[in-house]
Amino acid sequence: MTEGRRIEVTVARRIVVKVGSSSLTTAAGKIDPSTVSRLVDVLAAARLRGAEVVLVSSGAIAAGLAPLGLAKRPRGLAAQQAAASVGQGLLVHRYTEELARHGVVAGQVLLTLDDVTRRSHYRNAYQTFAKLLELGVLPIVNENDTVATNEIRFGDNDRLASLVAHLVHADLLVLLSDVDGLYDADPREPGARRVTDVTSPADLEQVRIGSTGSAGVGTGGMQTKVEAARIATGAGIPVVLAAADQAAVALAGEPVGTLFHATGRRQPTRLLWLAHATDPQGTLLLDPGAVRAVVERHASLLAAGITGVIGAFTAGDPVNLAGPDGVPVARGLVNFDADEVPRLLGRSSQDLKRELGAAYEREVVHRDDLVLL
Ligand SMILES: Nc1ncnc2c1ncn2[C@@H]1O[C@H](COP(=O)(O)OP(=O)(O)O)[C@@H](O)[C@H]1O
Ligand SMILES: N[C@@H](CCC(=O)OP(=O)(O)O)C(=O)O
Repeated sequence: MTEGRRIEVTVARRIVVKVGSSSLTTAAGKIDPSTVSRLVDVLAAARLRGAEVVLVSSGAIAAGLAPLGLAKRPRGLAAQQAAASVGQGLLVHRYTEELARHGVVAGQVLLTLDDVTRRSHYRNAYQTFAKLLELGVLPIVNENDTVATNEIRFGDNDRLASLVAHLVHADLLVLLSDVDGLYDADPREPGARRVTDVTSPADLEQVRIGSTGSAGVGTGGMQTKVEAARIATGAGIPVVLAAADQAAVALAGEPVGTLFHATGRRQPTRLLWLAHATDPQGTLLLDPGAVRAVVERHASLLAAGITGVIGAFTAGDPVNLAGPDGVPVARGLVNFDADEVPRLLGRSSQDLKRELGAAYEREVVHRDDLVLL
């Protein structure tokens, strides 16, 4: 009976499902209650089979448009934040009511970039999810749009979903969209064919990605789904991309949509984010010995190996580490402000301690906060 089904899906015990704004919205630009209802039925069925489910739902901005009398997604950040503020409550209310029909309690989790990059926040977020799942709650996640600024926005919920999948140690990520999988060209082009399986980055070389198809409500488009799939599969989590109206069959393991097979192994979530999604605030130039230490021995970066500094970062910011040719080899969270670095250049930790005090003995980038590019 399970013949032909995807084993990655049927064995998954912890599943993150992401649904995009375009799938939740009617042609008139309102959240479609019947879509929410059908989706919740599918999630409840997965739970009945014994899976734990986390939902990442877009749609806060879309849900806020009609109450504010807006016809389409506003351009400005403040207006988007206002729409999200109005819409997020309505959206979660819809889910809460629908889940209650199945006797399931909903919990809202709003995340910002800091929640997965700063060590203390990350642990905090992990513990919250673990407790919610232990209590049998179905967490509904979105970006905290109302306080997010351009710098700290995840930018798209596809990537947020891939990081959440990693954070909660999910076995599977399901991306639900308005298109029934990845196509080898924009699906609106005649002759475009669905890609059923992606087993390595090479399978994506022939794929052409067009603009977003949804009428101004979604942000990500197919590009961010492919990127999210790359992040998740690279960290050992398979990804199914399918249409929202195929959610039931996709979650039953039927071979619909596109399956991105896992390619890599788990890494700490913060580092995953650091490599794939942060904007570096500056660059530290390394001498050849420091490049070898960081790249080959995965050592911390000490001041002695730094020859130059570019940018205006503050301690805790992400920065690139580049070789003498200026090509970035790694990215890390820096322990000093940019204006402190010049006087540290080329100096040994012992010298720095003697001349400037014990606080300056620390690594410029600690190996635990460093990821190779
Ligand atoms: N190669 C491709 N394969 C599939 N979809 C594509 C491709 N190129 C562009 N698209 C478009 O991307 C859209 C999905 O993005 P979007 O509407 O932003 O989704 P969501 O709101 O679910 O995040 C599809 O409707 C489709 O028209
Ligand atoms: N956080 C935003 C959604 C951003 C987003 O990524 O949207 P989408 O491309 O539809 O998944 C919202 O809830 O409106």
